[in-house]
Amino acid sequence: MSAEQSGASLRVRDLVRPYRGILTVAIALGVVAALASLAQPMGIGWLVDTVGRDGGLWSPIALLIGLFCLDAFVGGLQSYLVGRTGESVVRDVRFTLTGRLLRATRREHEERPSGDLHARVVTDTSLLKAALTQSLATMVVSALMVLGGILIMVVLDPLLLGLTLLSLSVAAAVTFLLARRLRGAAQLNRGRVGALGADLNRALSAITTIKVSRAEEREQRRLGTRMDEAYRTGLGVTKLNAMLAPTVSVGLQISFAVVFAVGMSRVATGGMSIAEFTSFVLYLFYLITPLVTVSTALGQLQQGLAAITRLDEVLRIGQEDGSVAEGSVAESSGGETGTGNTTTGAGTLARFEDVRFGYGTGPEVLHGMTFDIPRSGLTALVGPSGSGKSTILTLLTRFDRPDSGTVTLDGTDVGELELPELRGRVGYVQQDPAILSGTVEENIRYANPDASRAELDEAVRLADLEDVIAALPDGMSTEVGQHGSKLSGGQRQRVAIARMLLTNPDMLLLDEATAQLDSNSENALRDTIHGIAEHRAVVAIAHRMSTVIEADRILVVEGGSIRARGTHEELLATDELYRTLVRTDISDEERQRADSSAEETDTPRLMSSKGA
Ligand SMILES: Nc1ncnc2c1ncn2[C@@H]1O[C@H](COP(=O)(O)OP(=O)(O)OP(=O)(O)O)[C@@H](O)[C@H]1O
Repeated sequence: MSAEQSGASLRVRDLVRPYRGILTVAIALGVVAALASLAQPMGIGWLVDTVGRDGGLWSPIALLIGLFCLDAFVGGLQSYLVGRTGESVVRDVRFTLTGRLLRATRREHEERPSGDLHARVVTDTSLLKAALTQSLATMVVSALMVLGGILIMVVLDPLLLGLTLLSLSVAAAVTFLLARRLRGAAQLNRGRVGALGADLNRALSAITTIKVSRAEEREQRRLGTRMDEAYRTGLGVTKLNAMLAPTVSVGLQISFAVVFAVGMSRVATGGMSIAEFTSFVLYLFYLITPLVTVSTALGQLQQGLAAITRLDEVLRIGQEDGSVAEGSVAESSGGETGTGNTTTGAGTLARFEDVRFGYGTGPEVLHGMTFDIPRSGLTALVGPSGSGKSTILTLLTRFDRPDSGTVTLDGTDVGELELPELRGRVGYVQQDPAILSGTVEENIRYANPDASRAELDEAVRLADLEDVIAALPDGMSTEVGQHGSKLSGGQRQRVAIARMLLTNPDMLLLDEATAQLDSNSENALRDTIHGIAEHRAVVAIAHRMSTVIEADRILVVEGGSIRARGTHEELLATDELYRTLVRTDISDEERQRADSSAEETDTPRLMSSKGA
């Protein structure tokens, strides 16, 4: 089972496994580069020796040039391969995390700020790349160079090496402590940067509200506070990072001083040749780069590990298919659902059977609801705000699962249907439908990109969009702007209806727009809904009387229960709440419109309803 399915942790070992081959080559090249580097002081020692003996200089010079070139070429190639692996790993991690996010339950998304998720997928993964690039191969190769250098130095002069290591050990201990603190600091900083991303997203997604509330100043200050937090914690990381390389440098400088003092005195007393001393000093010199690299890589590794902790949380996010993180919300819900197939009448498409449901650990919202939805016709859900109407749609689309009882489609528990099948059979149009930037056609085709031209035209016709599209500057190819801003509210909803119709669903769920539509748009939408309901089930949360009055059946929802059901006339005659809703839920404007047009249209006078 892959990490994606199991919700397991991101492990560096697993991440680099697909790139083992390329990494092995990179490390082998690194070893060659390290050997070429390690041979250079010997070559220089040879050169010094040859100069001392007045011998031919060409051989040591040619060897040295060869070693320099080999070192540079192989080192460059190795660095490219390692960087490439880092990029590949980051791409894989981003792809996996994006998949987890797209398949996460809607509840998980409700509970996590999208800006923070964005920061994790985009920027935390970059830290991971730096850690992998710097830490993995670079660290391995640098450590090899350090080890190789030390081995040669032990052969050259064990006493001098002992003194060198002693001077370096204090620096190494401090480096280790700094690196440990760096991880905590980096984790804190990543959290603050994520919070900044979340707040920025919050502001940008409510830009109109901010403007009409004259809150630009306030929001900027609020974001400024977040930026200060990110700045402060970032400084913490920077300080610790900045201390790593100098710590190693100081250790090296002290060891240089010690080696020079002790070495020169041994050369003076004849205990060591000048060539040996030169080689030893050069080896020490050559240790500088890898030691500094190891120390900075250690810092980057710690930051990468801090990022991995945050990426892990995304990886374990609860999934709609049930592969869930430990203790996540989705895991705790829906435990008692699914009792297999149940028998429903031939005319029944969907059925709620004694459904109880509450969001997460919150109070119960639906209290044992039972009702049927026939295969065709319009079922209108009406009821006071907060009574549970949208929650019914949430359970029909399986964004959530009942705590007990069953929701069935054609007799099968929706929890047992494959999600793509369920979402293909049940189309859902939100009250404020999401329109993606792109053209009208792209938006309509979004749920079924392979639909034929004829199917597309039919969906457009059914959604009563023909005139709207004809009036657009580029017809179907008109760009709708960010969030469909170039379309009106009613047009956006009809585009969303067409999008769902193109999937040819058995049932269309519609959270009717509450925005005021002009009477033409309202009539068009009403006709659209009724046209669609002739051949399939339509369940609409009805906000407009015109929809309610013409519904084939109306369910009156109150306090999480179905209080009454029937047609408009039946409910007017029998249900007090329905009468109240008819009286109060309709806007004054609509009532006036109904009053003034009652004699010219078939729509019943609302005042007379009031009196009923
Ligand atoms: N995602 C959620 N998490 C927690 N509680 C929720 C969530 N969505 C709705 N609720 C709660 O569930 C109850 C029913 O909400 P629901 O949205 O189903 O009502 P509604 O009848 O559709 O209301 P409205 O007509 O105002 O849209 C409310 O008390 C609401 O606060």
